[in-house]
Amino acid sequence: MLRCHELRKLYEDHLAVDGVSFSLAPGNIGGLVGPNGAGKTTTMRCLAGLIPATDGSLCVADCDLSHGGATTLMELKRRLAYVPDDPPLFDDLTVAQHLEFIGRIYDVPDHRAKSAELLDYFQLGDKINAGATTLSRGMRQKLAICCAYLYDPAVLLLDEPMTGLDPPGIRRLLESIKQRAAAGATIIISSHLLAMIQDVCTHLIVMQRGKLQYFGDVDQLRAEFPGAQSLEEAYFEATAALSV
Ligand SMILES: Nc1ncnc2c1ncn2[C@@H]1O[C@H](COP(=O)(O)OP(=O)(O)OP(=O)(O)O)[C@@H](O)[C@H]1O
Repeated sequence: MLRCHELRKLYEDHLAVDGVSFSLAPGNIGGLVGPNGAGKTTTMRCLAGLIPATDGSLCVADCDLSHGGATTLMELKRRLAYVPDDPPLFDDLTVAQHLEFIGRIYDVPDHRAKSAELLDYFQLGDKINAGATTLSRGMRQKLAICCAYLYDPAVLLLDEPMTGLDPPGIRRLLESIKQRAAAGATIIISSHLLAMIQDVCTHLIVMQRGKLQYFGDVDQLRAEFPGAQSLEEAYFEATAALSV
């Protein structure tokens, strides 16, 4: 379960997120969309416990971030994976060493076999001994996703996860997201590629200038905008109708 209630985030005097509330249950996949600078990454970083909220309450994977201290954040780290849009990898480690490291720190049973499966699924098997700095942009993204999947987090926050992926990579990623949600994970995908995520999202979270413009499940959105032929069209209608 993920609950974001009246989240506000101020960067000095700039209000990046202004009273955003939504909640997602296990199995839900929320598409977090909105124009550049809408506050999507800031929201994700607050949910991941990477930056403190200025106000509001956040409960992520049963961790209450409003009241918890370092122990809560440690627990959250075990249960959540946040994959930023430019994944930070360790320059000195190979692909295999990244997965070995994650497998060990998260104490993943049988992590080598699981890593091999993930690398095979994302067609990275032939890069197992390649150093991180020698990977292409899309390969770096795939490795970051493999690292996130390795410990089966209850909550996955994926910021622009399709960046750099080739079409088969995108298809596999979306398929894997659906499978993880079906197994009980709660997932947020932040993306500008609405047409690509529309078939996997169960909910849509639309932000604009720091505010929540729309939150609801995809069926509700389609019902509210019956003329829209796609989720993308419904999004444009929703933001046009709701923007000031
Ligand atoms: N560390 C920071 N310090 C000051 N302002 C920031 C910081 N990070 C983000 N902002 C500002 O907060 C606002 C929201 O930024 P954020 O990165 O959350 O938007 P976004 O919706 O993810 O945008 P994009 O789609 O371009 O990635 C923007 O106006 C941005 O300039």
